[in-house]
Amino acid sequence: MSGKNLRTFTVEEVAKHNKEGDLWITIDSKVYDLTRFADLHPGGAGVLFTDGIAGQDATKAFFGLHRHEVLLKPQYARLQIGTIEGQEETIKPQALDALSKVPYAEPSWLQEGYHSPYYTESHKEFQKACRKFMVEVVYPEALRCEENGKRVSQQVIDKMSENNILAMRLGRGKHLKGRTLLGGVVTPEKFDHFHELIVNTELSRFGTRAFTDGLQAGGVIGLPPVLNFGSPELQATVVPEVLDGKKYIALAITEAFAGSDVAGLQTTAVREGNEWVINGTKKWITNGTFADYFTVGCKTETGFTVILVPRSDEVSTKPIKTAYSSTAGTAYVTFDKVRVPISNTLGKVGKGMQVILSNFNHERWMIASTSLSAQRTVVEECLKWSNQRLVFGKPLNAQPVIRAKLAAMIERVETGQNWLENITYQMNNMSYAEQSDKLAGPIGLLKQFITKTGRETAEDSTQVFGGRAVTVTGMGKLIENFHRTSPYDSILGGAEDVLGDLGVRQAMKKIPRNARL
Ligand code: HEM
Repeated sequence: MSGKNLRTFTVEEVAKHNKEGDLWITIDSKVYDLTRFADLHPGGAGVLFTDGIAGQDATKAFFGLHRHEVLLKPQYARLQIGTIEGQEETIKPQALDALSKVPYAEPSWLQEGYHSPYYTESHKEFQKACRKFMVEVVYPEALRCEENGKRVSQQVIDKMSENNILAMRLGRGKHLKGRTLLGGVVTPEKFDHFHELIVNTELSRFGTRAFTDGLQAGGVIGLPPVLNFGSPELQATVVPEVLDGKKYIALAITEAFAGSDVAGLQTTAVREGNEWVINGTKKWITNGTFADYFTVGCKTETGFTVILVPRSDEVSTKPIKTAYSSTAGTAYVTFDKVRVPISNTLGKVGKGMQVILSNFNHERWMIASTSLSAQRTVVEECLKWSNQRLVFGKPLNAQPVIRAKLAAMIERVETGQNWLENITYQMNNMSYAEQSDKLAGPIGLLKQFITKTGRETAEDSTQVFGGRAVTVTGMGKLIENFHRTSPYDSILGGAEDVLGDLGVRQAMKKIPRNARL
């Protein structure tokens, strides 16, 4: 409460202001004058005049109904007129960039006194810088865009590009060369998949699922085929444009006709001289409404081919209204006799399946990491809520049924985390080709596990929060967002069941032919 002289009052003095036209209450030693606010109170005026509230210490009642952030908003913070003599504030708002002290709110390597074989001091320093950046630059934008449905502003993209956030989300490699990563906190040579995991984790903690996709997810999945399979000339123009946030790219594989069944796609590319002529439609294309380039899966004479298509008059994009915010830029894309040079082919003609399949591993690992981070936020929300919410005169977590749900949620997120870190460690120690061979199955299974458990946690947390979990604002807003959007993770990048099946089929292929019981 800056800029205002706060007075001190005794409990008895505050108690006298307990009626219409003269209403004070105390919350955690702070005295608020609600006289004029009462009629504007979103929860109604009546509740403020009840016994135990008007003129009284309403701390318990308040935190059973509101998030702490309500008191921090300037329009409400200015209702404070003083403090109670001899009392001190005990419920301190946590700095947004600080590590949470709530058990399981952070992965164990970030919790005091815990150890990890994977993370070094470099990762710790990187995590700190990354959280600060995300909280200061990305979080306010996330809240805005998730609500108004607009694409991420160029201003935020510019700041992200300055720090090479998108470049880091593509993993280690030549594209990082000469780039300053997050103000230089790690060098491109030292950057590894655990740093990348940290970036993914930090940008998906805010309960703003669509925004996570709007934040250049198209680049994370659409640019690697250019980087790994594009001609040197194509790479020289497209890669810097996208990494520097000047242009946007989207991966355009899925169609209304086929999704996980990549072989069933119907978009065609026919060769005419030195050009491809492309016809077809693509559906659910993330960032498609504002993409400048599309990495397109096409049927060609000799099989499946991936081609980079720049936006032109022959490419049209229409927003698709999905269950999450339009900030993700989900589009229906039509290619109508689009002509692009043959040199825009990514990989070999007819060998597109290899391009797409190797790209899928990284995409699925990325979704597993962002999805798990969102799941962990939900665990923290449930632990806090069940501790501060009073039911039948006791905290909600006094109910064994609630504790059983919390146990299940914690077990799921910790299992996912441990498996994810193991796979990340394998990625760190394998070449791209080895990863394609050895990790396609495990990553498929991991993603299936994390998204399936994510939806179980979405259900459990909805029961813990009750009506608030189906309310877009207020106490349960993060639960509502997770419950509504967790199916995305189980669909995007390959449907859950298909991925489970892929994992098992890969394992079946590798069973030694002479293995017998
Ligand atoms: C400084 C004091 C207070 C402020 C600034 C305040 C502000 C708000 C706001 C902004 C909301 C909308 C929901 C949200 O954003 O969370 C709300 C809802 C509500 N408030 Fe307050 N409030 C205050 C004190 C109280 C107290 C002492 C009670 C005690 C009974 C109360 C009861 C409610 C109820 C019942 C709701 C509706 C909650 C729901 O629908 O889940 N408020 N209040």
